[in-house]
Amino acid sequence: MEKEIAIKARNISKTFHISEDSHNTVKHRLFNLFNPPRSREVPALKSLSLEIKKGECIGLLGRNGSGKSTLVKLLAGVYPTDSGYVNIKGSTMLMNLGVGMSHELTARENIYVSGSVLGLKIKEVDALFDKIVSFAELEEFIDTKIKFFSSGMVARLGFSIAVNAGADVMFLDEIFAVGDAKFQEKAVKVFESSWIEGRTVILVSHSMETIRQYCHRAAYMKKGELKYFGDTGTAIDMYLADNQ
Ligand SMILES: Nc1ncnc2c1ncn2[C@@H]1O[C@H](COP(=O)(O)OP(=O)(O)OP(=O)(O)O)[C@@H](O)[C@H]1O
Repeated sequence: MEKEIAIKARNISKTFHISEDSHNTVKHRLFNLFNPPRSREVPALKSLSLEIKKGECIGLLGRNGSGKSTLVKLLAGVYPTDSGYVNIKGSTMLMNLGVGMSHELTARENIYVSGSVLGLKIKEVDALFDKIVSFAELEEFIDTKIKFFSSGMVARLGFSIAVNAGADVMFLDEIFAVGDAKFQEKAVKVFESSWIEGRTVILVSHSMETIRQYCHRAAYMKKGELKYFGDTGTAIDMYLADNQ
C-alpha cells in the first residue's frame, strides 16, 4: 500500500526585502529626507515543490545561505509563503536554537507553553514534565528565565520537549551543532530508538555522518533551489562536490 503523504509543498517561494541603509538616527533621517533607504531583495527560496511521506526521515543539505532554514520555516508555517501552498498532515514542531521559546519565560513556563502549542492539556504536560526536565538535565535551572541559558542549554530544553512531547512532523534544524559531546550522543541515540517510528522528521545538518546514518532520503539545495531530492548518498555527493 502507498504510504500516506505527510508534507506536500507546491511551488513555494520566499523573497526577503532588506534595507541596506540604517537611517536610524535623527541626524541621518534629516540628511536623508529625500533619499529613502535602499532596499535589496534576497530570493531565499525559488519556486519549490516536494512531497514527503509519513514516517520518512529526510535530510536537508546545502551550503550556508542556500535556503534550508527558510524552507523549513515555510513548511512549519513560521513564515507565510509568497506563492504556492503547503499541506501538512498532523501536528508540527520546529526545533532549532530556541525558536518557539520565549526568552523572558522560565524553562518551566516554556515547557507548558510549548506543550500547549503542541495541543497537550495541562495534565498531559504535568505527566511529562519530570521526564522533559531530566532528559534535558536542567533540574537546577528549571525556574530560571531562559535568557540566562547558554545556547546549548536552550537547545537541550527544546530537544527534550520535542522528544518527550513531540509532534507528528518534526523539523530539526541544526540540533547537533550545539550542545556538548554528551548531549550530542544522547540526541543521536534518540534516532535509534522507537521514538522515530511513525514520525516524519526533517533534519537540517552539516553532519554528513548523521544524514547518511539516519535519513531515508535527502534533499540538496543550492542558492534557494532544490537541486536534487532522492537517494541520500547522491545528495551527499552533490553537497560534497559543491564544497570543493
Ligand atoms: N529573516 C530574514 N531576513 C532577511 N534575509 C533572510 C532572512 N532569513 C534568511 N535570509 C536570507 O535568505 C538566504 C537563505 O538563508 P537560510 O537561513 O534559509 O539559509 P541556510 O541554508 O539555512 O543557511 P545556514 O546553513 O547558514 O543555516 C540567505 O541569503 C539569508 O541571508
